[in-house]
Amino acid sequence: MEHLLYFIKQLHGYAGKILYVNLLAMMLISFLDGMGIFLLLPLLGISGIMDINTGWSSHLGIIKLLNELPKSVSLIIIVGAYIALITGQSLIQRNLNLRDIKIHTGFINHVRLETYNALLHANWDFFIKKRKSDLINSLTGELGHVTTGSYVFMQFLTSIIFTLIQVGIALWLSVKLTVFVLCCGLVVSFFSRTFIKKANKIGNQSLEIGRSYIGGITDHFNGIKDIKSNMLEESRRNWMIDWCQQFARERFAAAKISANSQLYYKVSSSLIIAVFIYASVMLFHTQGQQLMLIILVFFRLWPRFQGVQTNLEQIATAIPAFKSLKALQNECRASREVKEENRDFNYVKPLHIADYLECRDVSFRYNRNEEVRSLQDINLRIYSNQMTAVVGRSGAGKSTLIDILMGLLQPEKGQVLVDGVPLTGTNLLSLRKSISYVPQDPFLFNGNIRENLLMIAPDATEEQLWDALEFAASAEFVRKLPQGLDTLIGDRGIRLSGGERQRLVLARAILRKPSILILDEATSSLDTENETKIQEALDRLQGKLTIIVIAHRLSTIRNANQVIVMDQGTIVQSGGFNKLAEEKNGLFAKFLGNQLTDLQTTAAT
Ligand SMILES: Nc1ncnc2c1ncn2[C@@H]1O[C@H](COP(=O)(O)OP(=O)(O)OP(=O)(O)O)[C@@H](O)[C@H]1O
Repeated sequence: MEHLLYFIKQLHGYAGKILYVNLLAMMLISFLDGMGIFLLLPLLGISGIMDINTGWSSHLGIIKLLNELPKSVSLIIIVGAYIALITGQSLIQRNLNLRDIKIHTGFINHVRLETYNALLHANWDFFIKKRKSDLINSLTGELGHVTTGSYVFMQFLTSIIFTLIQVGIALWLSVKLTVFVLCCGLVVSFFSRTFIKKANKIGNQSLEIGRSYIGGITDHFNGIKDIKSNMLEESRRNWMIDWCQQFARERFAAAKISANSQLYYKVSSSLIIAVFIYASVMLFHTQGQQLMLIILVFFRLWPRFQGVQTNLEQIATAIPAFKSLKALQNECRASREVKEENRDFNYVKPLHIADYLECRDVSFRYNRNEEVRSLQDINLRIYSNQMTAVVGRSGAGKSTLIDILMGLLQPEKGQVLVDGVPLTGTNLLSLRKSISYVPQDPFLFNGNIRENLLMIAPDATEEQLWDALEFAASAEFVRKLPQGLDTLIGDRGIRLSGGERQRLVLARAILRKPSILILDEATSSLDTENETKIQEALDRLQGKLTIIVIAHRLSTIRNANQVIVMDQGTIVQSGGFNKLAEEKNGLFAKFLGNQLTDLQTTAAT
């Protein structure tokens, strides 16, 4: 019941009034269906199979009227009424089916959009804590279960209405017999609750199995190169075999529940029908025609009873998926980046930094249960229209610092300020709008180069596109491609080299005309020639926009106005390149020394 109420609430919340209109139409169809059965009475009388002039049916006005008419006329009336009934019923049914599909697809799309929207507005912290494959599974597998569940729910409503109307007709025919059968039905339903509980449990298991499948498959394709080059095929095959066994067990358990419940229903219904017929004839002395009609009604009704039971089990299986999606939506909402609902990102104005972006006493750790902080008491200023470089060993906290500066992560302690004003929900998006960020592992959407560029600046002209490509030292290779800007670059731009991808993403970043450009080792895959070109381009931008660069190759930050050296989550040195180079005992001089030695070794070999 709890499962059912949950579905009713969700569907009602979405469909509202339309649901009642459909329910009314269902009642009409069921009523017309019942009328069809009554037509059998005069038909049986006319054909001489049954005497309808005596007994119960002879009191019905319509039967009396038909009896008084000549046989040929009453037959035409009956057949005509039959055609009218079936046509009317079919027309309403057709419209109902179409409306049901509208409600069903509308409802599913509503859930899909609600979930996707919630995900779009969740903060970065939410995503780093979630497994990507679980989110994919929610939007595919779990949504699929919900789709099936809501479809079954519509069927369930139809079955219930049909059953109620048929019960009403049966009550009219014989109150005693109908009450007797209903009581039997209630007893059968009471004992079948256990199947619904088991189906719900299976729904939870199937959710877990679905998650592990998508997780494993995602890992597989993300790591396909490692799998091939390290010959990990066997271990992956074993994983898949394990999964298949789990899946088979779960499917078998689900099929067993369904088979057991059908067996239970069929056996108990045959018992009830046998007792019912015996009681009708021997105890209640029911008249032949009335008995026949009741039997007809109940033979049509029982499969519906059974259908209702099957529907309930299917709904119970779908409920865990539904709850999981709702929980995900709630989690996203709790991690919402900007609290105002319905805030239109298109109207967010970029922020102008007059003087500086600042970190004041900022500390941060990814896991609040761990002692170690990824950032510890960070104090720094990034001056407007200057170039700031951040250097440090791997794991020193450079990327975390950038994420804090972009407002992707919130400091555990301390503040990020823009011109002295703390970064909050209101100015956070404005700051983000003024930033172009080029990550270590640049991402390109599946499409052509033009689409990838226009995504960020839909109104950019052809000339602006080429200017951006020139800036990022990629115009030359794009020109050489078979379809130039219209060349498809495939899934994640896989057909391009790492360096080409980096350059395209840099061009895209520039096209946005940012006031802050952040490069997180964005030139790490480039050869010296292309790196120099980008270096020169960045030099030309100096003084025109704020540039923040994370770099391992120190030659690329020679012209930086400020270098920040990080180690174990803290800033250990900061200042101009030459000043730091002169601090012989500093970490920066050590890095420089190492890179010089590396260069000399390479040159010597
Ligand atoms: N999502 C995360 N969850 C938990 N810890 C993390 C996460 N990301 C980074 N860390 C930890 O935070 C610390 C700083 O990581 P960060 O990525 O900022 O270093 P980095 O200097 O950018 O390193 P690299 O140069 O290798 O990219 C590291 O100890 C790292 O293990």
